[in-house]
Amino acid sequence: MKWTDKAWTRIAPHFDRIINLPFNQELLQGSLSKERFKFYMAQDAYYLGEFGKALSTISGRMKDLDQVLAFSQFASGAIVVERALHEGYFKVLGIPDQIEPSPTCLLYTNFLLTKSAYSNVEVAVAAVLPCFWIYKLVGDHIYSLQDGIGDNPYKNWIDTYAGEDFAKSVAQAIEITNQLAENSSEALQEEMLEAFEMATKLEWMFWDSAYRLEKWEI
Ligand SMILES: Cc1ncc(CO)c(N)n1
Ligand SMILES: Cc1ncsc1CCO
Repeated sequence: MKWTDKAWTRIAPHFDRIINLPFNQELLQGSLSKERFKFYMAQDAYYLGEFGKALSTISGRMKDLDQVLAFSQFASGAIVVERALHEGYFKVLGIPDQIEPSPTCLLYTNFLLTKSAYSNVEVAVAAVLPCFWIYKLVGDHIYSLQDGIGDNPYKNWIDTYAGEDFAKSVAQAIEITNQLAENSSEALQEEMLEAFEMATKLEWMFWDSAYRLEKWEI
């Protein structure tokens, strides 16, 4: 059994909860409030910058040069998406340039940065995989349930993650993770599964915190 099959089995219940989150249900219907979408966009721009740095760190730790290249392309892809949010949604929604990360956003990005720098690189790759895979499936799910996608105000966002380019990156990230897992001990594979599950929970928390417009209580 491939590592990613085991990984999926482990997070399947979390994935159902992600799909059913009010944030994603309302995004799908186009009824999500502008205030919540704006909060999410600002936090996601911060997230993408830190995620890009984590991907760069992983790139430099890879042994195989094809994998160095793949992760460096993922890193630049994440920063390009961040820049596009800045040029597009930030202007339209009136988001300030400097973003203070919410508690959950800081928790998630610090988790990714810490794993990318201090864990075995196999574990680091497993920790960033949900960012690819979950977004792809959430994007596809939302896309597949839309008929009149033309009038959904969140169409651009949906298109980014349901598109061809993103699909290629996701397939590549899944393949690299399986290659690394095949050459890893059982114990290391288990550690990869734990990192993958934790990142999946943090994805759930990220959407949930945006819906709640999460604030610092102090
Ligand atoms: C929180 C989060 N996870 C994953 C992605 C996709 O990279 C994103 N844009 N935001
Ligand atoms: C995972 C991910 N999310 C936004 S860009 C990116 C890398 C794709 O190249």
